Amino acid sequence: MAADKQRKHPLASSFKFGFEGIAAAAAKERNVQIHLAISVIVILSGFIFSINKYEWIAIILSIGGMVSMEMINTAIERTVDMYTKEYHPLAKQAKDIAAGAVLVFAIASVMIGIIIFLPRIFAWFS
Ligand SMILES: Nc1ncnc2c1ncn2[C@@H]1O[C@H](COP(=O)(O)OP(=O)(O)OP(=O)(O)O)[C@@H](O)[C@H]1O
Repeated sequence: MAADKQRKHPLASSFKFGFEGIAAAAAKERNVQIHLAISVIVILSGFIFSINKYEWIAIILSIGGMVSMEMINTAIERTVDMYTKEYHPLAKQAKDIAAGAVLVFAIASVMIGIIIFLPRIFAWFS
């Protein structure tokens, strides 16, 4: 019971841990950095092409989901590496399935980007 109480952190600490996680991923994970750079380009494109509020909602969900997915993938990689450095088929499955989840979301995000931006890019050049 006392140990249970000790483990509970105030809400502010949970936010702090979350921000520390974001900072660590942004500082150390190349894939997260790539997604953040792409996000900046997509947001700038949103302003340049004056996308509407529903398109912004789709873009915000895509960016938030993509970066979150990459961070969860990183967390799974770290957990597996902490558990074993030896080859293990389950370690491979865990990492590959997590990477697959990122890929599924990335494909969906690219499709959303194409639906929103491709007609505008064509209109720009025609
Ligand atoms: N302990 C392990 N046992 C079996 N296969 C592993 C193990 N660690 C990594 N792998 C496999 O080796 C490949 C490379 O994994 P690695 O951990 O280097 O990450 P990655 O997929 O290159 O991602 P990132 O570039 O984000 O680090 C993947 O197919 C992964 O499943």
